[in-house]
Amino acid sequence: MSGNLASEYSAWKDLQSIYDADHSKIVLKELFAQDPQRFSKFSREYASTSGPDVTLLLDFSKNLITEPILNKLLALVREAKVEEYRDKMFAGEHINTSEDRAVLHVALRNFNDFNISEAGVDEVSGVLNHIKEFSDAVRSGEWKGYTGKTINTIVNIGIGGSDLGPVMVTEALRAYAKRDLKAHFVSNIDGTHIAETLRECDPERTLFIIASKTFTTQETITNAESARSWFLATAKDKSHVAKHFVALSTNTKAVTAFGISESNMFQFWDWVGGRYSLWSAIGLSIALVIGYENFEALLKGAHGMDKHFKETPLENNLPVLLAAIGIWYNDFYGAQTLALLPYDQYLHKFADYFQQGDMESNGKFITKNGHRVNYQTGPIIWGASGTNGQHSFYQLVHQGTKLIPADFIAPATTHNPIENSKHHRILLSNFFAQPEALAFGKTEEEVRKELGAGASETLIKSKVFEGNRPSNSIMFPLLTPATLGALIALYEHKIFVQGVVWGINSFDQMGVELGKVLAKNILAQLGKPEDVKGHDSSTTGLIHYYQKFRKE
Ligand SMILES: O=P(O)(O)OC[C@H]1O[C@H](O)[C@H](O)[C@@H](O)[C@@H]1O
Repeated sequence: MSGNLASEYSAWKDLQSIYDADHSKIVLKELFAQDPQRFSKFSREYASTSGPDVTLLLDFSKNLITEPILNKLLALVREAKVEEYRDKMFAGEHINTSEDRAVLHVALRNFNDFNISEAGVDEVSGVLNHIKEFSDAVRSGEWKGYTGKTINTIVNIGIGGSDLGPVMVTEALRAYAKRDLKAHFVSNIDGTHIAETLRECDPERTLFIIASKTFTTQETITNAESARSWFLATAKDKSHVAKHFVALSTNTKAVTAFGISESNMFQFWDWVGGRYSLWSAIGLSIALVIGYENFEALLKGAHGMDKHFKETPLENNLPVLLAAIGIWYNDFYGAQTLALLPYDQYLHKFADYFQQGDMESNGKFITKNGHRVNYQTGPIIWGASGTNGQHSFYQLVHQGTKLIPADFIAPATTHNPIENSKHHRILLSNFFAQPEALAFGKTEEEVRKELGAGASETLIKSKVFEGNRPSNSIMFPLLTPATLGALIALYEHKIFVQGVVWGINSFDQMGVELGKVLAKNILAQLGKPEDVKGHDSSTTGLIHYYQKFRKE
């Protein structure tokens, strides 16, 4: 069962032997030269079989793998019983064992296709209707503020999963946005975030969306209270709050205690993990910005990928392939990170989003059975949109001493084909060139030839690219809501597969707690130097330094 140490699987041991014996012989240049069919063997095209048309191409041919290695990686996935665990997830079994919860973000975008029985699942369509009615009313101007004016600004107040998903998606689908409805996202407890945002808001025309699964998160509640004080400073009467504040939460009691009525609350359920919640009521800001129909297309695009993940044999299953390749680098090559590199300005928050998605899910060293792992689990996720990254960190990716697997992501066409798509052609030429350069590099002989006779030996050496640096490339026709839904679900399921292989619980986040508890304790001691107790000398010294400047 999942929870076993991955290193005990026989496929794992075989992979270790293959790595030890062969990894120095795996040279992309040779693999491509030996096999003209390599691209067709190591790429897959996904086409949705339900909902809106979505197609995606995954090219994984520029990876340090051969057919026997891929087969062994898939054998590992099988041995770890990923298929069984996937089916348990879709059936609503409580696979989040530490919290005894089901993991059912797939139920949020199911539209009565799979049969899922778990308390709350039958309420999903009702909440979607609520989102539809409310977002339609705000967007059409039917919903009015307390002085009878329409809403022209929304401020989503939330953090972590109650922020990053809506931020990433509203940015990604900006081409579909209602331009006269401004959207702000406030997350940080730093008062600068809310203060700077409120400077751009008119209390008569602003809607605050308080997004918090638990409705106890210190940052969100503090920001929400400050927003309410700011609003009431103008509106005066508390009854006006109802026109300007709504809540997205699983915690009705805390929402009503805050002063938001149940009718202004959009419900979700404990089986929706924070970092998997953009499909739930947490997506209200998305529906407001791009319209409910587009929000629904996003959900349906994700559902298409869910179906693919659930029903496709492992060798053609995109999330499984991405996961298996990731494990090869993470656990055998010792790669520490995975770079997500979308060549699409609209996806500039994609890596930020999956920093939480992946690192909060798979950043665990204890298996579900309580054993300490003796191998690496989740990678460090980072990245930036192309081509900006090329002018900052790609130097290290190409010629540094670290192995950095990367996923390159790009749309074949753009929403902004200015200058006859000249920009897009240049963008894509970079998207094609970078993985090629990483994989095949430039040899000393090539440099020598290029520089001609008389070039210094040092210069020649510095211009050599070793190559053999792996990457995946993902392409799709255009970044539509449905395509984005499928792309996000692809990565969600990849994370799931890896978590099952590593035997960890991808759906709790115990590691976030310690810092929160310590901060609460310290907050109570900030007043006077003599109150600062129980810390190491560094922490005490830092707090004392602060207290010298403290004004209020
Ligand atoms: O939505 P909330 O309950 O306010 O939680 C916001 C965030 O809080 C914590 O940091 C959790 O680790 C995250 O998973 C969660 O997304």
